[in-house]
Amino acid sequence: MGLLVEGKWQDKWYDTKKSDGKFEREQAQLRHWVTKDGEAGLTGNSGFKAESGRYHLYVSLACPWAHRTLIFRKLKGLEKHISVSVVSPDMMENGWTFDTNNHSSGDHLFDSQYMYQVYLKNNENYTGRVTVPVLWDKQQQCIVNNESAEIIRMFNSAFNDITGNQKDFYPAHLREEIDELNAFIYDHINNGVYKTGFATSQTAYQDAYDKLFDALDEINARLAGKRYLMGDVVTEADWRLFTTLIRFDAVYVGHFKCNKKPIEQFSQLADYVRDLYQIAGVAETVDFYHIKRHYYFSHTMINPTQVVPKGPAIDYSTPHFREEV
Ligand SMILES: N[C@@H](CCC(=O)N[C@@H](CS)C(=O)NCC(=O)O)C(=O)O
Repeated sequence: MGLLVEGKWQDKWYDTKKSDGKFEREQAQLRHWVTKDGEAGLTGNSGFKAESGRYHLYVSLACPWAHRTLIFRKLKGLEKHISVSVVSPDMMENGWTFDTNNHSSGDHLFDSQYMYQVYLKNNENYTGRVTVPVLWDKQQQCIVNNESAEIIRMFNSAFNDITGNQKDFYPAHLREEIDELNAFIYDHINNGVYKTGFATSQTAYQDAYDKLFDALDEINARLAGKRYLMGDVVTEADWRLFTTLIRFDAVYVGHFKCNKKPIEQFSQLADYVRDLYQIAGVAETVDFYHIKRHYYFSHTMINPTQVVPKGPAIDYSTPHFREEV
């Protein structure tokens, strides 16, 4: 685990000393947008037109942020159009690797050994963390974007003319409400589990833990009256929440000490996570081997024995009864 500093790899864990034991996530830096016509998006340069076969996605199957992009690739019919490489679940001294003997697909574009080498192909002097997901442009030979929240927005609409898939997970009339809910869920739940698990002081841990469980209670109450977060239709907000919920009982309860109670004990969330899991195509994007192995094996400062727990034995394909909500 580490980062690039002016193009050189350094093996370093997150620095929480300067923030009283609090984990603070670095902003993603590479922020161009693929658009229908190649016009510039909200940030970055123009020149990234939606085209079949032009873009490549680098993901970890363990990572909740990368998982969002895989769900959108699947549900928006993009599998034929956007290729994928999967890193190994073990993220050790060299960061993410493409070790094909250890559950990686290999780097299908460059046959690189390490993910940081892909960042260096984009910029040989790069400084920053080497994260997934990454969307790569095979034509201009550069990284388009390394922020999952933006990659899913591109997948939601930029390729519609190519795929003919008009599903809209970010409908115009709900955008304001979705953005507001995303910010709350990101801060307290998606990133909240990391703030809880990576805290290195008791106060920072407890503060993140309380905010996390207050937020889960609030979302659980909201779902008592609505099938999905925005009502009858599944939106981006649901997928962003889902990738954290599906990892929660397997990893965050134990490894990140988010142990007030598991998702299985929330009156609405237990069924809600099944409802989303059972949408066609979604289960195929969930890989509990990668998920458990990554966290328990890679974070040796939290789990020095690297023993990966066997359980929990949860079946997400059991009936959910959410139709009646
Ligand atoms: N803002 C990014 C965050 C991505 C992220 O932090 N990914 C993690 C994996 S779960 C990672 O690659 N971490 C490596 C590191 O921080 O060094 C996004 O949502 O795309």
